[in-house]
Amino acid sequence: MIVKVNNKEEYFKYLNSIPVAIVIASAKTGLILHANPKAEALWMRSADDLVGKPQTTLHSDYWNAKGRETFSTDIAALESGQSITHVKNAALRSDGKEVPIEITAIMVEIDGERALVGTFISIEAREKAYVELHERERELNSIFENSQIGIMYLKGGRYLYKANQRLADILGYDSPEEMEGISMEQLHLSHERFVWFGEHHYKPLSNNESSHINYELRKKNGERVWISLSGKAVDSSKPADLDKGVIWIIDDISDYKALEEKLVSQNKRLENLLENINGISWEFDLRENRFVYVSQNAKHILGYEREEWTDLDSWKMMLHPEDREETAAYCMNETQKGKDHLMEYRMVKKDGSVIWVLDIVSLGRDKEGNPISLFGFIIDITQQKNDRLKIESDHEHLKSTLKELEVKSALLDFQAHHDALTGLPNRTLYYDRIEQAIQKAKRNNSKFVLFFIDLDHFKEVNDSLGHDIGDQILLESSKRLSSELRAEDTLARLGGDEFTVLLENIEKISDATHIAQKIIETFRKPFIIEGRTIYLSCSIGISIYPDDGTLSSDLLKYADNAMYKAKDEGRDNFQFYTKEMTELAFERVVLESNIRQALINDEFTLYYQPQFNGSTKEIIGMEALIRWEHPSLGLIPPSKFIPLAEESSLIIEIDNWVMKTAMKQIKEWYDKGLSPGVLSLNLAIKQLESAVFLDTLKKRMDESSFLPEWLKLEVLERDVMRNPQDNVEKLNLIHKLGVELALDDFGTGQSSLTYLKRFPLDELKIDRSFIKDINQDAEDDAIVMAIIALAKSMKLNIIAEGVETEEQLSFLLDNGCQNIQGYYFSKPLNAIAMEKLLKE
Ligand SMILES: Nc1nc2c(ncn2[C@@H]2O[C@H](COP(=O)(O)O[C@H]3[C@@H](O)[C@H](n4cnc5c(=O)[nH]c(N)nc54)O[C@@H]3COP(=O)(O)O)[C@@H](O)[C@H]2O)c(=O)[nH]1
Repeated sequence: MIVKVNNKEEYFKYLNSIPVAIVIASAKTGLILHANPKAEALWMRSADDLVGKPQTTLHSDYWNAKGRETFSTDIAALESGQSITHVKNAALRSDGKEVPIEITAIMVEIDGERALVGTFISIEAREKAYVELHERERELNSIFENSQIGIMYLKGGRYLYKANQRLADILGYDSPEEMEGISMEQLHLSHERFVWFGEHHYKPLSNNESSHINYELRKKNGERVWISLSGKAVDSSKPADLDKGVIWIIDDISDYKALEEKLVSQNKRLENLLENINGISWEFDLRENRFVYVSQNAKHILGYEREEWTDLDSWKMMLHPEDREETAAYCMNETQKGKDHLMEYRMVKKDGSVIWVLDIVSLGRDKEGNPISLFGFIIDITQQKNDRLKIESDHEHLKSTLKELEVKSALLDFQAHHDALTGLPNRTLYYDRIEQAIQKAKRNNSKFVLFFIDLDHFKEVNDSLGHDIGDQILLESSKRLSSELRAEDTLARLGGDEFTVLLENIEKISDATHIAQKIIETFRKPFIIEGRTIYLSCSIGISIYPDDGTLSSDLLKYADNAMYKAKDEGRDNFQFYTKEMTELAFERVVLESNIRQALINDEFTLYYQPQFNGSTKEIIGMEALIRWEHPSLGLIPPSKFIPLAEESSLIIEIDNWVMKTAMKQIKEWYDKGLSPGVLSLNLAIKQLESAVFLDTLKKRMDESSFLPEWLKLEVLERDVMRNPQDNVEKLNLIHKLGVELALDDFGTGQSSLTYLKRFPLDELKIDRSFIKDINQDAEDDAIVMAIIALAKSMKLNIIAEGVETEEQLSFLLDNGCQNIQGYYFSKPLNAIAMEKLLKE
């Protein structure tokens, strides 16, 4: 039945008070006749705006098209007085947004005209809630399906109502669906366990509490699987109706269980190990300040019961008092720094004995990394410690020995390369420096200069004033030389009075000349040693690299040759090396080797110069004088080779030969009944200084049965006066044999009258140089007369040598010198000539 409304205004007014959106449209035209305030709000349009507009303006084209699909049926129903309810549609608002609505419509007749009265209820919130609900359900399903935790939903007792994929995987089923409907008993290992589980874990869920258990279930294939189970009743009332459902959350903990078992067995093994190995393992809880574990062998190793390990102090009391505070402080300090650490300290055992231990400490930490406990392992290292202490002490000893050796070796090295007296580089080091200088000069294409310096007459000074003074002169010499040289120059002492200098970085040769000159000058200053004033000079030979040579040995040899040249030139000067010097030096070397050869080849012969009584003209003796009958050079006089022989020990060999030969000859002449008189032999100073000379002399005399009174030894005045103290003693020993002694070349050697008096002399031999100018040089005349007077006053015989003229003879005889040697009477004769003379 269609409702009829007679008062349109009243009706519209009434509709305006209804709190639901109502729109009235003409059934005939479809134009809107009225819209109440709720309709205005729904469409966000004023009633004025809506009225007169077609009702299709209320919806979008989509919904109008949808409406048209059911239009004829809907209209027919409405025409027949039925209502249309719960029709879903959407209100198209003025802002273009569509709001879901539910429409209820009836047909009314207003003032005779039929109209459709539509009630519009917004279902936006409901729709939204529905969508959200649907979405949540979908999400839950997705979580359920995809969860990595197995979920089982039991319902209607202990039957599986729903399961997820993960559960099927854990229990070995193909799909969750395969599990649906199975009894839980099927999953338990046995019926008994199923019952037990029901009692202890299923039924208690009715208290509405959760249940958690790690439990073993059986898989579909019969294998066992460890799972963790958490259950909760679905019904939240108390007691809960379990038939409504129970949810079990299940996780596969097989791996964890396997690990747990492994850990348990490992722990067991570790515990066994800790208890059985030879050390004490311990654990200390830092928060509670107490030992929570100490292995049993603490008792065996230290004697303390497990119970005695209580807090930190209990441990400290077990430490040696000297180590106690320091060790504990170190341990705490390292712990605070969060560092594992090692400690070595001494522990006092229960029986009072002390052992050294190594304590290996590591830190246990909480989740934040803060140290909460200490784990330690104490090992007895007494033996090792003692061994180490011994090794350390041995090592220290070794180190000091090595140090000593190093010092000694450095000292030896220094000694090997330096001269002991002056501390200057020696020959070895000097050669080394020259080699370096050569390399440098080669690289830089530069020159350097060598000096060979020899002190003039040093030997005489050394012999006469003694070695101590000689040493001081050498020291002073090295100082003077150093002061004239630059720091980069090398001054060396090769031995004796020989010094060498290496001058590098010489810009011009005149610089070397300048330095040589300065050295010469510095030596001219007197040496004041022990209150004595000694005058010396030096001779310098100079060679230049590479002008004179490129080998160190050559350069030194050439400087040496040049030094000889400086000596030959009167000493106290310097000479640069020239090639000719090498030739001279070569000659000297050749001569020396030839002398040796001559001794072997018996090339020497003796001449005898007779000595006469100038008044009676009788032979009173003869001087043996050596000659060298060189196979190719003929007769060589002694002046050519004796000085060289005197520089070496060759003179001893020569004079021994002379002594032997002359004694044999004189003895032969005596044996022949001839009167050769006294044999004069020249005694070289080297011979006199020789320790074996006295024995050699006696031996020679014994060999040839030569009587001491037949022999006179001539020593040079200048030689004996160099070291008179020593020589006095030696001459005394010779004299005691009954051998006469003559002072040769007297007048030239600056004799000290004191020593002259002390020497056991028999004769003075006036030097030929004074005889030569007798009657021509008044001074010489005076000297000769003074010598004769001196000899007489000292009750010594006197003999003059080099007497060549009648005048010289007369002068000597007139002045009391009877004994004469000289060409006036006879030149030196060979043995045959002498024998002939003796026979005459
Ligand atoms: N250690 C040794 N020295 C020796 C030996 N033989 C000789 N000499 C020493 O050699 C120097 C030179 O000797 P020599 O050439 O034999 O000359 C001697 C005489 O020949 C020479 N003499 C003698 N009388 C005269 C003379 O009237 N005029 C003159 N011009 N010369 C003369 O004097 C030399 C002897 O001198 P001296 O020995 O000082 O008496 C010489 O120093 C020898 O000593 C030897 O075997 N061993």
